[in-house]
Amino acid sequence: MPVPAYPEFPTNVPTHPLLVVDYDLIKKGDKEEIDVLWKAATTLGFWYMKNHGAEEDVNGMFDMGAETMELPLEEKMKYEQGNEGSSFGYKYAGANAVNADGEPDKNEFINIAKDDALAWPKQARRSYPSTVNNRMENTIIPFVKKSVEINNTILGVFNAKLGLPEGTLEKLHSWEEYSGSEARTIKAPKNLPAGRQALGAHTDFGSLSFLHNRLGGLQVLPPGVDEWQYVKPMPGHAICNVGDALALLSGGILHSNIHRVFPPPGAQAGFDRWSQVFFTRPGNSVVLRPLSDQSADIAEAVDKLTEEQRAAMNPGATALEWFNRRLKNQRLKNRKGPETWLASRGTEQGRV
Ligand SMILES: O=C(O)CCC(=O)C(=O)O
Ligand SMILES: [Fe+2]
Repeated sequence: MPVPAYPEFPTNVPTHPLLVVDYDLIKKGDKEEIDVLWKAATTLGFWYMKNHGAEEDVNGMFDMGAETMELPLEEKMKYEQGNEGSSFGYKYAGANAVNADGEPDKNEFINIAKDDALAWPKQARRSYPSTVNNRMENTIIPFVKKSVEINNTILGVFNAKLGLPEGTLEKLHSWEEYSGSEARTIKAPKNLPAGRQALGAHTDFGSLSFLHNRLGGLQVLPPGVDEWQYVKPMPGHAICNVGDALALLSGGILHSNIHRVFPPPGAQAGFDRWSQVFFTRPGNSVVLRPLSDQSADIAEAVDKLTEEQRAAMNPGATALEWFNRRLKNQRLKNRKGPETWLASRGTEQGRV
């Protein structure tokens, strides 16, 4: 896809600054850089990450996304994710609610399971459009492998910082067990009316998200703040964030923050908005609960919670059940009323 010369993010729009983490230094075990990552992950739960080495793979994924979204809707619908709580495949714009009123979203997704990329040329979870199959070897597998490696490195850092026995988080996010881990390419159409949400407010369902934006639109509602603020895309910097699964496993030490997508600000609104994400999620059978029995720090964090908070930390669900419930109740086809939206909520409960 020839990348258009996008207009600059406007200077008069308030943005939320994120800490910048240098992945190269993290990989080398640099203590100061690890402290920056830890600070980001335990406060806002979002950070910029540079020197990750995935830029070229991300551009390839955007090409794959453009080729896929150009297919006739009828062709894409053969691969639609459906209403049963599975995410893999195509999602048409308007399939999900963005709020309790049932306002439809504006994003198309193509979601490719990590398990399918790793099993290729065998099929593990589902089939995909030809535009995906054609780029599996040269584009998707390299992007998935690199993203898994990066997110696993970060999990290793968190594992040590949380005082967990070595390899604990790695085992809960194994290569072998099927999981909800997936690559997602997102397209929101240009010229959406200002104030129209492309993607509703949510916390991410899994453990870690590795996101690449070219245009603005992503907004966060920082803890203790009542105003949504844009996160400005920075060339060469991924936007990374903690999801619900890690928040629960860590007893709330790691923070999964609420975010949403609005139309890009200023002159950027006149362009289609593309995002590329890789979501690392725990193995399907992993029970989401604080790992207090394996870490004194997590046990201590849980001790400080109120009864209500502690109950919310123990939803009595596996990663697969948590994921299915949230997805299913976002789908407008499953909507009965505002209670369906409420049933789709995760650790962001109470904020919107
Ligand atoms: O498009 C974006 O910038 C964010 C997408 C997102 O939050 C998601 O897919 O979970
Ligand atoms: Fe998200």
